[in-house]
Amino acid sequence: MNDSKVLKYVEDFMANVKAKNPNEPEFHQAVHEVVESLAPFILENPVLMKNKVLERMTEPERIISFRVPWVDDQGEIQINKGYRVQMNSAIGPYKGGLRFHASVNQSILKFLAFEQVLKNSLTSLPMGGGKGGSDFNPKGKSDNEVMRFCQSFVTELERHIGPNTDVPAGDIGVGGREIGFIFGQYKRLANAFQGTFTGKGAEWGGSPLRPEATGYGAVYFAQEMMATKGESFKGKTVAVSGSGNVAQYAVEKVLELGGKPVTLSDSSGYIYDPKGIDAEKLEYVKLLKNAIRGRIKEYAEKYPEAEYHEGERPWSVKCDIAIPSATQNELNGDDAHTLIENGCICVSEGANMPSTPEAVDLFHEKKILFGPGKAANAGGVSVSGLEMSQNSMRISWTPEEVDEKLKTIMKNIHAACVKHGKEEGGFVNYVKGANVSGFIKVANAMLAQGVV
Ligand SMILES: NC(=O)C1=CN([C@@H]2O[C@H](COP(=O)(O)OP(=O)(O)OC[C@H]3O[C@@H](n4cnc5c(N)ncnc54)[C@H](O)[C@@H]3O)[C@@H](O)[C@H]2O)C=CC1
Ligand SMILES: O=C(O)CCC(=O)C(=O)O
Repeated sequence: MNDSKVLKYVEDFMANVKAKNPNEPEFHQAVHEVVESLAPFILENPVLMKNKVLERMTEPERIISFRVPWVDDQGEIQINKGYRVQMNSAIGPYKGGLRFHASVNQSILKFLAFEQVLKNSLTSLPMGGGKGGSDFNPKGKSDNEVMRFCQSFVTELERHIGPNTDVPAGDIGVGGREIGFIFGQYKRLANAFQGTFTGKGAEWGGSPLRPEATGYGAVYFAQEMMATKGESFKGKTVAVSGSGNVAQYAVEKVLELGGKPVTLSDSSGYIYDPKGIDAEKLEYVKLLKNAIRGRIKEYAEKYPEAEYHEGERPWSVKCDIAIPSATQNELNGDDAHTLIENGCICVSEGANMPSTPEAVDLFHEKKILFGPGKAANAGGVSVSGLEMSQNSMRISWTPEEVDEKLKTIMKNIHAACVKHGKEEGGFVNYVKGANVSGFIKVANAMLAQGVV
């Protein structure tokens, strides 16, 4: 394919996306990466151009935005913004998490929803893509405040979702506690016990291993990538960022596979434990973050062998494998350079779009193993898909059954990335592989369903 033709296609496409969606840098970033990967494929398939498949895919089917009023513990009225971006339903009901974080805005939710469409397609399960959330900041709020906020949020959202319409789940700031409050209020409003949310508790319709699935999946994906080079986790030093749901279970699986996790972080800084974060220390992190809701620096107060670095990210620590699991754009070009200089051979994204475009370019240039979020972190939504199946069939699989299915899905996603991302000389561009493979299924469904 002629390079200048490809460049022109990408430039024109992005100019249009930017004009239609001004001031949405995260959305532009996510779309740009996909358009770059897909341009040669689309140019070779005029039917996709004629039917404006990618143009339609980058326009959400619907965005719901609403007021979320609630009363704090002092009796003050608080008002937040709530959103649900229903991006694409060509292959199934909208599916994707809810994010509660002060930084949430339409651009961030559109980037997440767009990524989710391709990710969900990669899982091979019948799920469309969506994402939602609020600029509500759960930090420092009491359980009662979080409950009142969740009840107000879902009171508005209820009319737009359903088990065959849109099935939300957790993301940053939305874990088991929040899904419990949301589901409880939803059940009252809908007057039905149904699988409209995933990430539910084990005793009330949740799937075994849903909490573990994203972190475990990111490690399984890294394991698959490393196996292509005859490598494994055994004896490898691993840098993990974040300390929430994804990070905790990534560390757990790394330990199980014989690796040595040495870092964790939150928005205030990171800890480096040169002796390694072992199973007992990980239990403390779970208590600290999921129950006490404290800061990661308390790890270094409890374990004096660890260092705490205020206001920094963990990428200057020497490691073999990196699993960024906090948030978008947390690993930039300089960080990528440092990681590679320090001998890092594999990056598996637990978070969504944690690496900036400069970082991704460098990983590709230096030909290290790089698994983009939409492939590497797809384990979470995959087990959500399995939760939907169990709810529909009114059955429960065992943790072993779910883990087997999760492993198979991650293996298949890896194989699909290799199939569509292998370049001359054998290097696998997993970004291209994930984008092309995820796109084909959604595009075919859209072509079959006409101009909708
Ligand atoms: N929970 C899930 O099943 C899935 C989550 N993801 C992605 O994984 C990432 C982490 O999500 P969760 O672990 O679920 O959330 P969480 O709320 O459990 O944890 C988020 C972690 O990221 C840290 N963090 C948030 N903002 C930060 C910032 N600006 N700088 C540094 N650290 C920051 C928090 O301190 C916390 O440790 C997000 O990108 C999310 O979209 C992706 C797939 C599924
Ligand atoms: O399990 C889900 O539906 C949400 C997962 C999610 O938000 C993600 O994959 O980023």
